[in-house]
Amino acid sequence: MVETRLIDGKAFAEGLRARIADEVTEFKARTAVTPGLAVVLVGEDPASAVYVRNKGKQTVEAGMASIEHKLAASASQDEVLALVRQLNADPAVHGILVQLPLPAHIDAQAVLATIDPAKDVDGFHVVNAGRLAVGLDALVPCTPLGCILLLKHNLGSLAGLEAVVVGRSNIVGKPLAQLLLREDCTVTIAHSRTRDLPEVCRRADILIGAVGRPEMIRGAWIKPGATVIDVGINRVAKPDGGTRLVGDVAFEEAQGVAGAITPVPGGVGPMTIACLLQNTLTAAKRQVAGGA
Ligand SMILES: Nc1nc(=O)c2c([nH]1)NC[C@@H]1CN(c3ccc(C(=O)N[C@@H](CCC(=O)O)C(=O)O)cc3)C=[N+]21
Repeated sequence: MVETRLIDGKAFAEGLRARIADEVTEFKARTAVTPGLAVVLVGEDPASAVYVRNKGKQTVEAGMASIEHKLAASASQDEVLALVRQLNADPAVHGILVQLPLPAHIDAQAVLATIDPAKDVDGFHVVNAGRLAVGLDALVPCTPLGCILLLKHNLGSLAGLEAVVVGRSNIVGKPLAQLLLREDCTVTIAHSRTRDLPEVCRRADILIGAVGRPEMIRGAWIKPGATVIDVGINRVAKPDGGTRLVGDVAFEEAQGVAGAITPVPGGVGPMTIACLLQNTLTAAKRQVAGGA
């Protein structure tokens, strides 16, 4: 049995946001420009609503401007594209985030492709994905960036470690694998078709759950002493009729096996928002003359 440490993402994110707020103060004094983050919400996805509420509040607390655009679920693709182009051209907007998922009648890739890569604070544009892949300066997706900050804070150097990422999405699994590679990890991306997933996971010094399936990764799949980062945020029914949030990792089973683990909530989620603020400041620095 090992003593499993809790990786407190909520506390780490609070500290990060305080450092960003200080930098924003300094940036505004130097440039007379307030970094602005525009969020586009189409329709009313419940998970996105939670996120937008927290994000707007934290953007303002960090001293930046939050610009929210809410479109009806019935909005056409042309309307969404026209709004993105308007935001691209607006000098008060340094970061643009279009909440995903979009309604099914809208081509999400076409919308992402229309965002100016310099304002793409989600890092979802193919130009930013490509720049990350070839090792150029890029705006990096917020959740993967948050995971790396937590890992480096807890482990120091990641060089030479075996990292297994369970999940191959464009927004988490693939960019996180790129970032782990950049830290000199040996990286495996596992997914629903991986043969003997438990055995692959047991190789991991760093195990990342990013599949979006509640508590799929079991305690017996974890190498003793491994560092476990749980990206999943799944709302599940409780026996008493309410709901609760659980991750992709069976948290109780991981106790006494993992060396350290992020909780859900209070782990990766708060880091995602802090990194969004970080990316917005980075984008503003690059766009404003004398900002860097
Ligand atoms: N273009 C785009 N970019 C995104 O980054 C994006 C998106 N679309 N669509 C929706 C998802 C979801 N997401 C969350 C971020 C933080 C928490 C978060 O801070 N969660 C808290 C708990 C929240 C609660 O209590 O419900 C935590 O984990 O501690 C949750 C969810 C970002 N998303």
